[in-house]
Amino acid sequence: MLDQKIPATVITGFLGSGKTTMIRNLLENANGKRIALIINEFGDLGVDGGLLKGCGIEACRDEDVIELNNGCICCTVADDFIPTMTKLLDRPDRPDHIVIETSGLALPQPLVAAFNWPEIKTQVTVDGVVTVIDAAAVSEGRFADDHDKVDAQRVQDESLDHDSPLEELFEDQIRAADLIILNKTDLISGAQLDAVKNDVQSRSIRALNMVPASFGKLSNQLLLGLGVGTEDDIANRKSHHEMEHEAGEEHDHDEFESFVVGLGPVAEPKSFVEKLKSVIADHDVLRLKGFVNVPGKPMRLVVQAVGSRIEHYFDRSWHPGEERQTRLVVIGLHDIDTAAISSAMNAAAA
Ligand SMILES: Nc1nc2c(ncn2[C@@H]2O[C@H](COP(=O)(O)OP(=O)(O)OP(=O)(O)O)[C@@H](O)[C@H]2O)c(=O)[nH]1
Repeated sequence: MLDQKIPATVITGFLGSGKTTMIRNLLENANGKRIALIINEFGDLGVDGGLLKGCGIEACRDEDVIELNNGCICCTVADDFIPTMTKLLDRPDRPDHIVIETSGLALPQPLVAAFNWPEIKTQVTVDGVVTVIDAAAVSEGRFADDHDKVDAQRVQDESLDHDSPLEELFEDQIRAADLIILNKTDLISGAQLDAVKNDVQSRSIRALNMVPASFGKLSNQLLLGLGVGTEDDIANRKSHHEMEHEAGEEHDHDEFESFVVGLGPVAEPKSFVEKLKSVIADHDVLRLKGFVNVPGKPMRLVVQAVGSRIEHYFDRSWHPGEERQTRLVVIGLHDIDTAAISSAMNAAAA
């Protein structure tokens, strides 16, 4: 007879909403529970894995952090996710819980559907889909269509899709959720939070289960104890794409572009970060993150930007033999000017 099914929590949420930060907190409070982590990022640079691996948290052994960087997990389910899961399940020391961080651009629905594949279904169940929302970004209207503009365009073009890719993805991630974390409440007022709650609820016909949080600080009992079995309820979580194409055509991420910029050493990190702010604003960069080599400093500098908000801090020493590189991943909409951004970033680093 098979052991009890291993619960798996799917953590989704738009770029920079705070998924990795929440997972770090969750691992710090694991209390002896063995948690395996599957991390998927959009873009070729494994920043989230790089931040969690070797983070010194006891519950986070390097072999339990698995990175899937061959594209967005929702598009590579069969080739990447299923083999990774079966390998994990074949290990003699199986984890107590599996946490899957999807890329900020993933549609969670195809991933949840993968839990109905026979080789997975008998061994694992989806404890729940947790969607992290950047409540400050929602409050600033960053996921709302500019309806006046869209209406004006619609007059010209009847076939225009009313939703922007950002808004559509945002809604798909909401519709897939068993629990919604309204994160970054430190940046907004109580009244703004109420408005965000109403906005989010208005995007789903199901009553949503929402909790506010700051830096994803919530109890593991809540996050890992939902007990939903979401794989049996996928019919109620359909994405825009599924509803539009019931036939189940492949979807893609053509609306978004990601590229890595390699730079030389950065002698003046403060001024570099200030200049990056202008690059982000001038070119509508959605997300920028990576590691920076500051000459003379034994530690590597992390740079994290979500829209116009940018953070930098030294996270750990460069390992002996590790190449001290400055590499940043940049993500924006498909028409983002990659050449202009690369050259502006080079100028900022000089
Ligand atoms: N002020 C504030 N900042 C936060 C909070 N949670 C996360 N951040 C910051 O937001 C940035 C993005 O956080 P991450 O945890 O990397 O977000 P993510 O969802 O994993 O990002 P992607 O994997 O790129 O989609 C970092 O600079 C975090 O320090 C929060 O509650 N409040």
